[in-house]
Order: sequence, then structure tokens, then C-alpha cells
Amino acid sequence: MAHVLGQNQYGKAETRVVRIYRDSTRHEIKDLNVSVALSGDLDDVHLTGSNAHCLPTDTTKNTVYAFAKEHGIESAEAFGVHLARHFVDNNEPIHRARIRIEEYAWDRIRTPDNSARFIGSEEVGHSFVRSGGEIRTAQITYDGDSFQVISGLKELTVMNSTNSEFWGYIKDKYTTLKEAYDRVLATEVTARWAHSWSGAGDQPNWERSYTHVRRHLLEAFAETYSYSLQQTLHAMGSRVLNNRAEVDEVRLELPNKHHFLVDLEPFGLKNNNEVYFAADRPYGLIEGTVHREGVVPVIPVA
Ligand SMILES: O=c1[nH]c(=O)c2[nH]c(=O)[nH]c2[nH]1
Repeated sequence: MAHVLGQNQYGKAETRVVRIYRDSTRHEIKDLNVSVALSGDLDDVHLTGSNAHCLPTDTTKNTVYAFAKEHGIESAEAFGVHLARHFVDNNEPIHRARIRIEEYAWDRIRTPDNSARFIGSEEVGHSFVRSGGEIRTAQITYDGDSFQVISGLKELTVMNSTNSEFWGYIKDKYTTLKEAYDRVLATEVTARWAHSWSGAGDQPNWERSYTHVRRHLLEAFAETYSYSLQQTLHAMGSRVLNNRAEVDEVRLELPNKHHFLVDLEPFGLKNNNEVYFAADRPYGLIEGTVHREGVVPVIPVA
């Protein structure tokens, strides 16, 4: 019985590229993990043994490094747009490119030492410490006609130590959860947001856009008096759409990082919402998309 070759794609995954800008003594760093996935007229590669349509994954890796030198890395998104356009526009059998990028942030190390090799304001121009915070993500897809850019972040852990309640839910014979009128709300945010830019006109200022979207996500989390993580999710997505015209859709994955009050009665102590057991699993997983009216959501539901 003949089998059908279904969707397929290939490319070098997780090319780690670090680009250092040495234009002054205050160096700049871009640290990316780039995964290329190409698809197109690739039946023969799978079916006949002919590699005539196959651009080697090794070449896609080399292209990442060469572009880091030749074009620089202005932002993860701009770099991905560049790569995607290159692979599709220059290789006839390749009809679609999907570039996934993770970006790791570095902070500058500051020191009180004022010796000559330091560049003022206690900042060391060439010394960095990897930021402990979130990982920035980007996915750029190009089909020869238009681009789709989905920016994002993951591992952004946040907590509200009050202003969160959860009550009034369905109760059945298996329900043991006590209604909460003042609880800890903590989550590790995974967010992705789709841009309206699809190739025409200038690209958005991706760095600026990212900074503001991140800020709005955090501000909405902090400012929402929450009756559920679902409500907080909607507030976070809405706030981004209300404030960032370049974004059409926001998808959030919010694990509820439960903080359970520890029973201190056995020790003769009263727990006034002060001592918690931070459980790591299982966790409630709250996921949802908020998008503009009339926009067809494009962010895949993972
Ligand atoms: O914000 C919450 N949403 C839920 O759906 C839920 N379910 C649960 O047990 N705790 C919570 N908290």
C-alpha cells in the first residue's frame, strides 16, 4: 500500500549565534538561538534519493553566522525576516521558511572601580551577566508573498501577594477547594503576539514594540484585581491590544503557580496569610487568545 508523504520541513535547529558589536569601548551583545525550517518542492528528496532540491541544513546554519556578520542583528524579528526572505527568494524549490528564534538577554556588570578600562558611570563596557529573567522569542514565516511575525516571551515569572480572589465556582461531590478571598496569584508567563505587518512598508521597530508589550503585560498583571487567572489573562491581552497598534492578537499560557497556606496549627501558630508551600505540580494551566475583532487568529494553539 502506498503511503502519502505529508507535511514536511527541515533545517538546522538551534544554531547558537552571539554577535558582539565593538564599535566603541561600550560593546553590545546579541545572543540568539536560531532554528530554521524550510519546506517546498521536496518530494524527491524523500522519495527518490535525489537531493537536487535540498539546501543542506549545514548551509542554513552557515547562513545564520554569515548574516550575523554581514547584516548584523538589529532585532530577532528583523534577523528572522532577513533569513526567511533569503532562503525562499534564492532557492526555487523552497517555498516557505519558518525561522524560530530565542533571545537571551545580558545585563552590564557595574563596578565601583574607576580604573582606565572602565567607561564611566561604573559600567564596564565589555563585562556582562546573563539576565536571570525571561527568554524572548520570535517566529518569522515567509511564503514568498507575505510575512507573518509572532513575537513573544517565556519564563517571565510574576506574583501578586494580594488582590486575588477565587470563589463562586462550580461545586460537585469532588470539590474540596476552599473559596479564597485573599490569595497569592503567581504564574510563569508564556506570551506570543502577532503583528499586523506582513511585508509591505517599513518593518515596525521590533525592539521598541517588545519593550512596550512586555511592560503592558506586567502592568496589567499588577493592576488587575483578579477574580481568576482567566480574568487576568484577558486583562493582559486586552491591555496590549489597547496600547500597541502594531499587534493584532495575543496568546497567553499561564500556569497557576499554586501557593498553598501551610497549616501551622499543629505548632500552636496562626498562619495569617504569611507562610506558603509553593507547589510545582500539578498546576492549573490557563490558556487563551485575545484578538482584535475581525482578525483571524494565526498563533497556533500549542
Ligand atoms: O484562577 C483560577 N482559575 C481556575 O480555573 C482555578 N481552578 C482552581 O482550582 N483554582 C483556580 N484559580
